[in-house]
Amino acid sequence: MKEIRIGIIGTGVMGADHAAILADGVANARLVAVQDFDRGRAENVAVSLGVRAAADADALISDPDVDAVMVCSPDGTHAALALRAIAAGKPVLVEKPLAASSEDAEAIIRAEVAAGKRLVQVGFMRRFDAGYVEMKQALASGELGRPLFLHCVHRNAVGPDYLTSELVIANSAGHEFDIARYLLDEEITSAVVASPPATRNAPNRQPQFILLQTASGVVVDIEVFTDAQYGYDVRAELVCEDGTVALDPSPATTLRAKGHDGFRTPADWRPRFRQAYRAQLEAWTAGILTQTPSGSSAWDGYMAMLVTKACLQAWKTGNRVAVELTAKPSLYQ
Ligand SMILES: NC(=O)C1=CN([C@@H]2O[C@H](COP(=O)(O)OP(=O)(O)OC[C@H]3O[C@@H](n4cnc5c(N)ncnc54)[C@H](O)[C@@H]3O)[C@@H](O)[C@H]2O)C=CC1
Ligand SMILES: O=C1[C@@H](O)[C@H](O)[C@@H](O)[C@H](O)[C@H]1O
Repeated sequence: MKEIRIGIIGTGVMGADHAAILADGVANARLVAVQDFDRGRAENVAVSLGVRAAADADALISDPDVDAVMVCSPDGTHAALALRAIAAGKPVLVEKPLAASSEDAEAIIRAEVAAGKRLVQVGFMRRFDAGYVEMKQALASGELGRPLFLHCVHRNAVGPDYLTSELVIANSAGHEFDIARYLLDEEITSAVVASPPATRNAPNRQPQFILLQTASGVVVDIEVFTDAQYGYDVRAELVCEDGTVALDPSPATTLRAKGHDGFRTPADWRPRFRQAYRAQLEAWTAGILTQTPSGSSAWDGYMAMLVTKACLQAWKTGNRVAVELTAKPSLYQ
């Protein structure tokens, strides 16, 4: 089977991790080029992995030996780069969030609809995490009955430097907005936000507590605390009429040493979701080869942006805010 030759734009924490997973071997895929605003950073990755360092993003996107593009640069650069990939007719996996504003996300939807082809996938990799997939299967089996609550916890040990109180919602909580839509298979229609004061460990950003409700009335509560200190801890429990199903991310072993009894918490998202990042890459490239898109579409990314917009308004006003939903184009049916 033909392999997909991949170029990565942005070789920081996430881009370098995707590059390492590709270099480690992903079916149907091969990393061939990288590019970064910090040329030296890109060249270090290029030399270590034996791939090309492109002069700029346009050179990478237009390279005839690059079949598909990954955008792993900061949120504010995603929309312009996605639009350039769409204009070049190249499949593009855009790291979350799809864009830095719902208006920019709308421009991507318009461009992809005009192209008449699904080219964009958004990097909400939790849809490929074995635990979340099992949660969705358990709900689909019918044995649990109707869903009532989805409880979510999303804790980082220490958040990335660029995170603000707003980005705790717009950048971090977006994972839960997308996974709630994936698990419940329906739209989120309203948001309320409550925030405790910022902690002494991260005085410039508040932990956020978000209460969403879906079209059928399911209540989704999300604690996002990006400076929890002890480790990276993501939890989810779906509570239904006849039972519950929850993530159990504990590793194969528990550790007992020096007064410690339990398992080591992961340092960050990379070890915790390593299987999901790999599965996302395998599904993305297989989908390109077979013309069957996988994962979060640009429409899913746009819906997450609309939930983000409502949450930010709820955070600023203290009010319950309706999500401004809009009709889904046939391209995404
Ligand atoms: N799916 C997931 O779990 C994760 C997703 N992300 C997403 O990945 C993106 C990058 O995040 P990090 O890797 O943590 O940031 P980072 O700051 O570590 O890396 C960003 C890189 O992009 C480069 N860059 C900046 N502007 C650029 C431009 N115009 N063109 C090319 N390169 C440019 C920077 O020099 C830097 O090397 C963000 O959008 C973030 O939301 C980040 C971490 C986890
Ligand atoms: O997407 C990610 C980061 O961008 C974000 O900043 C973290 O809070 C998330 O846990 C991680 O998965």
